[in-house]
Amino acid sequence: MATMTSLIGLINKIQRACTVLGDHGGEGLSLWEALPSVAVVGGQSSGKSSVLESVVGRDFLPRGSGIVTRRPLVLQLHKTDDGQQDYAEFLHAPRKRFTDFASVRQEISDETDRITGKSKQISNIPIQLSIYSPNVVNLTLIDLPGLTKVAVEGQSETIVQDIENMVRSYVEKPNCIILAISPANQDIATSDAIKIAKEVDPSGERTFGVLTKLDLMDKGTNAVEVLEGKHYRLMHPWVGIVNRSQADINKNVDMIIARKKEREYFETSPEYGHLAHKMGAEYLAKLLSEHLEVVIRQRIPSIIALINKTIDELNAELDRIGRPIAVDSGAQLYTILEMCRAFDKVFKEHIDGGRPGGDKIYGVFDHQLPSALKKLPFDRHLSLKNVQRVVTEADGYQPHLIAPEQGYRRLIEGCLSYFKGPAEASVDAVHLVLKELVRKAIAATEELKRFPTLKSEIAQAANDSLERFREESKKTVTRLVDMESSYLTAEFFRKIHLEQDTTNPGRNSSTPNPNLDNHTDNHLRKIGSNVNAYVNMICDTLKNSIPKAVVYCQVREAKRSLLNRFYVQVGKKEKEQLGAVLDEDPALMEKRSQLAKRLELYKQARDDIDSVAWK
Ligand SMILES: Nc1nc2c(ncn2[C@@H]2O[C@H](COP(=O)(O)OP(=O)(O)OP(=O)(O)O)[C@@H](O)[C@H]2O)c(=O)[nH]1
Repeated sequence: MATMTSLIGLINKIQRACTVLGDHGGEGLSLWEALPSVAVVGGQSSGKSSVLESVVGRDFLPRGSGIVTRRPLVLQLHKTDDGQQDYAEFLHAPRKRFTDFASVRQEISDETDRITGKSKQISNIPIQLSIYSPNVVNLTLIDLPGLTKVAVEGQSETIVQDIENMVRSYVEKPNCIILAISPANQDIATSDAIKIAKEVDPSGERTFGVLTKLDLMDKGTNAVEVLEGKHYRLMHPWVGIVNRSQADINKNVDMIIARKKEREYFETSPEYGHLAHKMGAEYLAKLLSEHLEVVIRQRIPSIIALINKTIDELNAELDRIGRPIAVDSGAQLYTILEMCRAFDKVFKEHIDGGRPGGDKIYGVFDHQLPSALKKLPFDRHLSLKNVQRVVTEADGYQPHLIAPEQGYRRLIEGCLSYFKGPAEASVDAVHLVLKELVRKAIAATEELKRFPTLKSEIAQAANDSLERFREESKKTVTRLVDMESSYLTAEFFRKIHLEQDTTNPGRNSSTPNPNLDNHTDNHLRKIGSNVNAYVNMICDTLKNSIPKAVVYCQVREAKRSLLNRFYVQVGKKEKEQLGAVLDEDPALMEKRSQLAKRLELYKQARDDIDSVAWK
């Protein structure tokens, strides 16, 4: 018996957890729907409230005309030791003990209005009430709005259908035990309760038939045949009940006295005497309690399976959105650095391969730079006319004697200055590639998704670094070009000179004829082609050294020290500033705390089941 007592207590606990979680069934995997429950259904004025009050032994339900019950009332009865005072508690007002049951009635009615408004609409959000008393058995009942045929004044036309839908949503669940209340002074064939029960439980295996108002039957008629299951057959026995009449209620007849009167009614009744031990509200309560125990015991394995499955899902979801971060500054700093590392890893994968994009840098060196170099306008610069102009200008009043030394220098310098364009363009092109890789890496770092502020700060820091690397790289490639102008390779020209002498053995180099030769086209062409050859040699050198400078200054640095300055800045931050950097998306935080709360309650439910079920 001890375990049986705690089994219903267990389900009560899980039911409360469900209400806290906002789980009233309906959507997805619902624990609420997996829990066995007893739903009380009946037409208006069938005696539903009276039966519930009689089972509890207390007046506590709102009365009145029209549709009084407009939200499901989950009534959890807890048996306490004899001599203890009765009291009630609502889940929506925890820690408030109601010992006056008139105020319980008021609270139910106020709480109903709180959700449905005074509009008299109905709502499927349950009110959860626990009653502790020595006069109850452990049992949970759900009181539902009475089935009705007509809407009363002030209520919308759809309410009749709405109520039926709500009642059906409860009783159609296979775990629902249906307590179908029908008045005896009405033809059982027209009972609203039996009608809906028949529809959802045709075999009658989870329906308990209750017949009220036996005392109000016409003289000379009785309900023995119904009670014996001859009119409508159910797997469980019918229970007859005699509640307080309206006159009794008006006279405030005590519930305990009413129970006694009910017992006497059956014991002394000529018709029902033989059924007396199986009649009355107290018997009904015991019967339901025992049956509920059996059903709960059967359901426990599937409830545990559902809880475990849900716990796994919640854990997976929490992992996906990230666990909460600690609040001390050490842990915050650690989290920030972890995020930076995660980003850096993705970024490096983009550069080194594994992730796309790094190959574009090679594209700059292999394609863009050579084709830009090829397009440089050396032809124009070394045209006959220009060579003549530069050389003449360099000579001044004194034409050169053997070779135009100054003219050569100026022509070469003029050509070399063209290299700055492609060199800087390579720097900019690689910069753009790196910037794009930062953008991609930021987006691809899962861990950063939850921290929008940190995300943008890392992106900013990375881009600032790239900007600095770009400046450094530009200075370096400009230097490479300037270095070429600052010192020419003398050997190259010596070689040319020698080659020319050997190819023209007829001409004696020791006896040049400058006056004749100096300004001939041939002479100028020669100068132009010599300069061109020299510049081509430099071009080959730069084609190789510019990529080296760019990789050294930009790519290598990006891999080595992209976030170095950021680390220093973060290291200097105070706790509040760190917190601000880790400020999460509020929607995400809310979601996490919801998930964590759910997880906690589900784990608690599992612990509770473990401690009860396998005793
Ligand atoms: N004499 C007698 N009157 C009863 C019995 N059961 C209910 N009544 C009376 O019938 C009326 C309706 O009973 P309730 O218990 O309020 O019925 P209900 O189904 O809860 O009604 P609604 O909440 O309005 O749908 C009340 O005046 C009760 O006193 C009974 O067994 N015998």
